Amino acid sequence: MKHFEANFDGLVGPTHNYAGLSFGNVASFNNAAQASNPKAAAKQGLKKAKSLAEMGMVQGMLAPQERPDLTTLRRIGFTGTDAQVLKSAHEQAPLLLNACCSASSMWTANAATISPSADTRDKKIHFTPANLVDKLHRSIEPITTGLILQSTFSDPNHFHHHGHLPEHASFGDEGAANHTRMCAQYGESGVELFVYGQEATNPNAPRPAKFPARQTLEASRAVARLHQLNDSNTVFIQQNPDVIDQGVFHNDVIAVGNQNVLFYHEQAFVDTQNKLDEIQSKLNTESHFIEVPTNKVSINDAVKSYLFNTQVITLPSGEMAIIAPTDCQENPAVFAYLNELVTLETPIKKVFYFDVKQSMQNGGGPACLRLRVAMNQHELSAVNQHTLMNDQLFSTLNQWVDKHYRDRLTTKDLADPQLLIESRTALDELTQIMKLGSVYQFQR
Ligand SMILES: N=C(N)NCCC[C@H](NC(=O)CCC(=O)O)C(=O)O
Repeated sequence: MKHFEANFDGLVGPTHNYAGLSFGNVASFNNAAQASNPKAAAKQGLKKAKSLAEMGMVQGMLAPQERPDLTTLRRIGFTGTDAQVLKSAHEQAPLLLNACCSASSMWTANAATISPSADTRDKKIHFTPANLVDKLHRSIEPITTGLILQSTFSDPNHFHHHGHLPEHASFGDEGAANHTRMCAQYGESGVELFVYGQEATNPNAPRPAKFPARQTLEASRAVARLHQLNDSNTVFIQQNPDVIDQGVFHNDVIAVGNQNVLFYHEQAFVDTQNKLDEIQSKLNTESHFIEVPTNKVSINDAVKSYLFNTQVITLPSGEMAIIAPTDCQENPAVFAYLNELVTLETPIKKVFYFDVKQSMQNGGGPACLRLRVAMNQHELSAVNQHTLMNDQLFSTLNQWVDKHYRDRLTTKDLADPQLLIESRTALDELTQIMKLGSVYQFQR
C-alpha cells in the first residue's frame, strides 16, 4: 500500500502580532512591539503549503485558534460584556491581554506529537496535544488543539487521540518540535527520537542556565508510553544546554530528520556519538548523519537563518529536498553551506526557498509551521478531506483571508472589540469551509 508523509500547516490566525511573549526565543524578543501584517502572514503560509502540494506532497491545513481568548480572560476574573472584558484587561493587565491574543497556534510543530501506525502497538496513529506549559500564551492552546485534531482526524478505527500531559513544569511538552522520526520507508516501523531540554526530576542533570528548557525527559517518556512505543523504537536524546542558552528554544531550531537522514548541528546534542550509534543500531536501514560543523555555520547563524528549521521532504521522484526560509539565502555562510550540501553524497539534492518572514519574525520557520503525519492511503482517506490542500481550497482560503484579515496590527489594537468580531466572523466561516464542526468556545 502507498505510504507517505503528510504535512499539516497551521493557518495563521487574524490576530498575528509581535508581542515579545517568548523568553528564550531571540526573534520574538527582538521584534516585540513591531507592527505585524496578519494578511501577508496568512498568505505566505498558504503559498508554502500550496507549493508543497504542487510538488506532489500530501498537504493539509490546521485551523487557527480563537483569539482573543475571552474564555481565559473571564477565567482570570475579567467580567462584563466582551468589549468590557477586553477594555479592563487592556487597562489592568495589558501583558495578559497580549498573551490571550497571540496567533501562536500557527506553529503546528508545537500542536502535538504524532506517532504513525507503523510504530504503535495498536497499529493506529497516536496524537498527544502538547501542553506548552512553559509559555502562558501557548499553555492556553491544547484543549482547542485537541478538538481541531479530532475533527481533522476523526475516524477511531485509524486515529487514537490522547489528552495533553499534566499542566506542570515537570511535564513541559512542546510536541513535534522536540520529536522526529527516522525510518527506511514511511510505512515501515521506524525509530522515534525524543529530544528533551532537561530532566525535571533530577536536579543534578545538566540544564541551561539562562533560558528555559521547554521540553522535559519526563514528558517525552510519558508520550512514548501513551503512544505504545517501546525501547526498540525510541531514542531519548538531550539537547545541548549551551545552545538553548544561545536561542535554540526547540530542537527543531538545530536538527531535523526525514527517513534515513538526520541533519543537525555539531553542537545540537549531549553525548552525540553514543546517541547516533543507538539510532543506527535500532534502525533497519543505513543512516545519513549530516553533521554541520561550527566552523561552517555558527550557532548564531543557525539561529538567525533557521537553517535547521527547514523541512526535509522526500519528493515523489525519491530525491530529498530542503524547504528553507529566504533568510537562509540572505545569510552568506548558510547559503554557501546549502549550495555545497546539494553536491555532496547525501539524499538531499534540492533546496527551495520560501518567504515566511512574518512568521520568522516571531521565531517560526517553515518547519515550525507544519505538523508531520506519516500515513498510508487508507488512513489518508479517513482524514477530513476538506482540510487537504488543492487548487480550490487554496483559492477559497486566499479569498477568505482577503475578506477578513487586517494588513497591520500592533499590540495596541488587541483590545479593539471590532478585532474580536472580525476574528469570530472569520473563524465561524472557516469551520464551514473546512467542515470542522463547533471547535471554538464562541460556537458552543
Ligand atoms: N520551533 C518551533 N517549532 N516553533 C516556533 C514557535 C515560535 C513561538 N513564538 C511565539 O510564540 C512568539 C509570540 C510573540 O512573541 O508574539 C514560540 O516561541 O513558541
